[in-house]
Amino acid sequence: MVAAAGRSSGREPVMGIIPPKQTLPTLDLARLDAGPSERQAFLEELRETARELGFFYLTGHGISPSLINEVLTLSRRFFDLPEADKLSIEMVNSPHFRGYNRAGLEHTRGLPDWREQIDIGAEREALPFDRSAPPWTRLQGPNQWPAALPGLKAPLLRYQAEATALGIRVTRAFAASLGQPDDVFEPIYTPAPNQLLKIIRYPGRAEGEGDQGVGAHKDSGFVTVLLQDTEPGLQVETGQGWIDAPPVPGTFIINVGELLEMATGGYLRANQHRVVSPPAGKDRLSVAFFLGARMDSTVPLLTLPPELAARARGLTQDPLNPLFQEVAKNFLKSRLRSHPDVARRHHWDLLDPKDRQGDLPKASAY
Ligand SMILES: O=C(O)CCC(=O)C(=O)O
Ligand SMILES: [Fe+2]
Repeated sequence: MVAAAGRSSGREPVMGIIPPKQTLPTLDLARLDAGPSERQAFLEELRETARELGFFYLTGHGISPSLINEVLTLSRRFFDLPEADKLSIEMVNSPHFRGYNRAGLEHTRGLPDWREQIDIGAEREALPFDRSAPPWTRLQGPNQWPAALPGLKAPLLRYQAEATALGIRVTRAFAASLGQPDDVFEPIYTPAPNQLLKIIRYPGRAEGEGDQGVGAHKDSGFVTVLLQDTEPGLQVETGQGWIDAPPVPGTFIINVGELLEMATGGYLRANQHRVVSPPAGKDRLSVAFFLGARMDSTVPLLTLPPELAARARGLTQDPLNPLFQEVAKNFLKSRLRSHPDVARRHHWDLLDPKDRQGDLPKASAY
């Protein structure tokens, strides 16, 4: 099922069948406000693209090019800092799973992901630490910011706020496209959704190393808003194999997360994607924003209009990665699995007794 990096599945094209799409479609969000018939046409396109591929380029999103450039420039400056400055905000210091991780710490499908990254969540005060309170309360708290780059915080938080507003607009459009009130998900993202901004750098491939930037996975929340620098590497799975989704200036890539797939009984697709490491001598930057629901919420299961319900695929449960309707359970499961060092230092009481000592279990990114 999984083809070699950068190539299609190798299946021969069959006469009379639509040729495989070589790239993702582009949708223009400005059509949402361009009058009722344009809006309706946009919503149908959005729904069907998300059902088929779960991934698309978005234009007309309203986030200014100057903010986007500033975020990319600052991200680059962060990764260029001396290692000691980056390690001063290492994630293992943070019970809230915030901060920097070196390349090779996380694994997907048993292989190391070759990327370094900072995780930035909502900037809030920590709740009182209480091991008998619901475990999600430990996830709330401040981010870690590098003293060596004081100008990083304000623009990244501004970008996070704008990406959040964009993600909510897209989520409302999905609701409307499925015959629901626009605000059907509002109870689970107000007053404050779960926000995770990941600033990522994929180093170039080293001699004799694999090419897994990040292995094939699905994202978990409502939607992901992905900004790419200039270097390609992202690939998306289609019925015809993997296709490249290179950066297109002025656009974001939007993809559907497992929360929306679950809420729609599998009508919308949370699709597999992966990143292939850049060639030796190059590197790739991306800024991924994951919009999730409130930690203390439960994903509603929508009743779709009959003509849509008939086309919902239903949910397939992966026994290795079970999905829960309780948001906190999903999020905490993935955080503890991705960061066993953080889990062991701060949250040993949530771990299986066998994982509390001895060699650290391999961190899996997803
Ligand atoms: O870096 C990218 O382009 C995608 C990253 C990704 O899929 C993820 O972090 O979930
Ligand atoms: Fe992803």
